[in-house]
Amino acid sequence: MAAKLGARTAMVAKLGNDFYGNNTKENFKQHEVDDTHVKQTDRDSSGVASIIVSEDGQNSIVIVSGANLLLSEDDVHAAKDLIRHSKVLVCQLEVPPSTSLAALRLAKSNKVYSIFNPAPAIENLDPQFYTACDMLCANESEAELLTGVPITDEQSAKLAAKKLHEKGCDTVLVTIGDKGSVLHTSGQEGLHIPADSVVAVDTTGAGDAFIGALAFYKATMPTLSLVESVKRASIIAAISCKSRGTQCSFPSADQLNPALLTL
Ligand SMILES: OC[C@H]1O[C@H](O)[C@H](O)[C@@H]1O
Repeated sequence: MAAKLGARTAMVAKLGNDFYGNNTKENFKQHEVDDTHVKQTDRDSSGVASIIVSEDGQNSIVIVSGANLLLSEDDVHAAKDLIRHSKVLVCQLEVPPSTSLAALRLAKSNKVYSIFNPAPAIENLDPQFYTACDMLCANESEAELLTGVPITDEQSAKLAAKKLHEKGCDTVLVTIGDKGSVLHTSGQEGLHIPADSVVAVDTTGAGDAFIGALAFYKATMPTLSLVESVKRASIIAAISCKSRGTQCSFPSADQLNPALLTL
């Protein structure tokens, strides 16, 4: 998503030496994503995700991690110059948590802004994640698993965001689908930011579109307020729900209202 909006983007990842791995590398090249640190291995097959979309556009995903679980702290260290010189680092949990934590720590020690998406959510997340990242962005089910708060509406999202903030996270965003998101930072506690309502055809990857767009704004328009960045990222994520597919439903810069891409 960040690359489609025009940010200089790189991935650190592990793929199998197979059809999916080759296609994924090719996809990165087509989108001008630096794949220097995307390595292929013979030790496992590429990770795949089988996705089912219901008639109302909601999705269920079965992840087979494969080579993702071979991405190691050594791989993070091999990419340390890339991470040190980045403006924003995005991490999640489809690789070993210790690998993501190592990357977040590296970012923190080099004053690189980091966004942590605890997806898929795991119970007993290492509490160091909360202080290692600058922003934690979780959807309803992820925030619920991490806090024990069932999230059904804006109020419960505010409570979960507060609890995540109390765990040590500087900035927390809890997304609540078409109801928007809740932002909790020291200056803005429990601020509800509404989202555009669209007829969803396929919500798959909407969270990825949202986080990729946030990373784009932070990296390329650092003076844009966080609230405005969230509003714009919500619009972009909503657009991605209007067509089928995941990355192919993400709008590129030339498909967006130019006002979304100017200060
Ligand atoms: O592509 C949709 C989802 O499947 C993948 O496994 C990622 O989790 C992503 O959010």
